[in-house]
Formats: sequence, C-alpha cells, structure tokens
Amino acid sequence: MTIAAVIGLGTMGAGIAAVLARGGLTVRACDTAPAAVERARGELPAIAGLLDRLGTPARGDATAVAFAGSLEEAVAGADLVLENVPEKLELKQQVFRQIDAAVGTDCIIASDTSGIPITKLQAVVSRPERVVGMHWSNPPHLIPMIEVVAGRQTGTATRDWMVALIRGLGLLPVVVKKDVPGFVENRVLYAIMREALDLVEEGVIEPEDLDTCVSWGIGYKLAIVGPMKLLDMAGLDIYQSVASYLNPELSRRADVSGAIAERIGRGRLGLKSGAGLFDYAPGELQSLRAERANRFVAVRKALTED
Ligand SMILES: NC(=O)c1ccc[n+]([C@@H]2O[C@H](COP(=O)([O-])OP(=O)(O)OC[C@H]3O[C@@H](n4cnc5c(N)ncnc54)[C@H](O)[C@@H]3O)[C@@H](O)[C@H]2O)c1
Ligand SMILES: Cc1ncc(C=O)c(C(=O)O)c1O
Repeated sequence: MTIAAVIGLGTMGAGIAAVLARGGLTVRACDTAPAAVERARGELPAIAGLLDRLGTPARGDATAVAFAGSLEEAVAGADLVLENVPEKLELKQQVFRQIDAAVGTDCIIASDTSGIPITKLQAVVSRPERVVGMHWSNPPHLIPMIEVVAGRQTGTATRDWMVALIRGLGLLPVVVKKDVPGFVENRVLYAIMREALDLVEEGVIEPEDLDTCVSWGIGYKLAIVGPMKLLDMAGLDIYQSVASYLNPELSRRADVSGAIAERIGRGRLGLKSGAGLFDYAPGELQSLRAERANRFVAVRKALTED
C-alpha cells in the first residue's frame, strides 16, 4: 500500500487528499493551522460524494484521510510527500528541508507549487533526484489534469513514477518538458488573467461581461478543441492576419494589477475571505461552491462520455 502525506490543507488540500485516498493510497495530512485541519475534515464527505458521481476508479475511501499532529508524524514511512503550503519560495524550502530530514531515502517529495521552478525546491534536499512537481488544478478533485514537472536534477524514474501514479488514479498527467516558471497551465492562464484584468481596468468591459465573454466564447470552445487544434480549425492564415496587428497590442505588463494589490490590502482575498473582486452574501458561498461542483461534474461527464 502506497503511503502519501499531504502537507498543507488549504484551498487545495482536502481535494488532493481525498483523490489520493480514493485511489487506494494510505493518506495522512497535516497543517499548522488547526482550523484548516477541521475545515478539511469537514469537506471530505462532500468531496467523496462528487467523486462517486464522477465515477472515478474507487480503490479506497475518499474520506479515509488521517490528520497528523505534526509534519514528522504525517511523513513517517511515506512513499510520497506532497508539499502544499503557500506559494512562497522560502517557506516551501523550509518545509522541504523539514520533509527531507524526516523521510526515508526512497520517498518521493513532490510540490503542488503553481509555478516555482522545481529546481529551486530540490536544491535544498539531500536527494534532489527524488523531487518532482505535481501541479494540481483547482478544484483538485474535479480537474483531472495534473502537470508533472521535472527539475534539473529530477530522476527519470521519479518522473515516470509520478506519471504512472496519476494515470493509476484515473487522471491525466501532462509532462512539462522544461522547468520554466509557471510551467504551462499557469503561463497560459496568467496571460489570460493579465489581459482580462487590463481590459476591465481600462474600462473596455465590465467584470461580469468579461467572464461571460471568456467562459462562453473561449472556455467552452477550448474544453472541446485545444488551442493548437483551434489554430487548424480557424485557419492558420486567419491567425497570421489577426496576430500581425493584435500581438503588438496585447498587455505586456510585468507588474501585478493594482486592483489586485488594493483588494488584498483590504483583506479581500476572494472566496477564502468572503469577498474579493466580487462580494458574496454570507450564505452564498456554500451554494455557489455546490452549483459550480455540479456543473464541473456535468461538463466532465459530457466531455468524457463516448
Ligand atoms: N489555490 C489554487 O487555485 C491553487 C491551484 C493549484 C496549486 N496551488 C498551489 O498549491 C499550494 C497551496 O495552495 P492553496 O491555495 O491550497 O494555499 P492556502 O494558502 O489556501 O493553504 C495553504 C495551507 O498551508 C498551511 N501551512 C502553512 N505553512 C505550513 C507548514 N509549515 N506546514 C503545514 N501547513 C502549512 C496553511 O495553514 C494553509 O492552510 C501553493 O503552492 C499554490 O500556489 C494553488
Ligand atoms: C488564479 C490561479 N492561480 C493558480 C492556479 C493553479 O496553480 C489556479 C487554478 O488552479 O485554477 C488559479 O485559478
């Protein structure tokens, strides 16, 4: 039985732990914030219900996650440790050192980092060849694609082990061939987010209308036809004509939108704080999450049915 430990139970933690547990792994998890542990514990039954509805391979119970009192307790005897703490390099490196000191020589240490180069994380451990990126997408129990990223010193066997694990979970591993910041998913997503925020800040479009435009004009299409295939569908000549005048116009800002920093400064972090770019009524968050989860399940089943 493969033993997995998940370090960090925030937005991503419960869903990842549940998917690993349903895949038949023995899962332990920990978080330095007791409230995060209790929130994750409370989320597991609903997540398990969604995985049942998706019909993913069930080799275990998605709610069978053991919550450890410390990182050392969580990682003891683990075959895989997934670091899942906030996106801060120094913190991740500190946690990586702590993991490295507590695991066996065969343990694979993975990170769910959104895009910090894996090479920077493996630089602080004694067996860098056992370090690999395992980048899930939010919500992790509903999005089947996981990026597998090898750092400069990652062993091929480690990368291949991770690909096989993800396939065994019934999910879609995508091997990112170069350890670039943001990997692939977030480089594309953040180009979209940068342009979207610029268009709203420049008064070109209202936020709600931007979401409608991108979700139904682009997201819906890309769910069925990926960008590379879409070029053939649209016509490479059309792309060349449009890109020739449009590429010079696209946002190239290297800083982060001031609108984002301003809201963070007011404690408006998004769903995690009850308000962000949008306001949410107190009871709305739960129904919003449930509605979105239902739509994720319906679309994923529609896209994967033969
Ligand atoms: N939120 C997303 O959409 C998303 C998607 C994919 C990947 N990621 C990445 O996954 C990682 C986690 O993201 P998140 O959104 O879950 O973050 P989060 O801030 O919601 O949760 C992080 C959790 O880590 C805990 N933590 C902090 N220090 C710790 C330590 N030393 N030991 C154990 N727990 C500790 C915090 O208490 C918190 O509960 C980040 O690297 C992030 O970039 C996030
Ligand atoms: C805004 C944003 N940033 C990072 C990630 C993943 O690393 C996501 C996501 O998974 O959806 C995201 O939405």
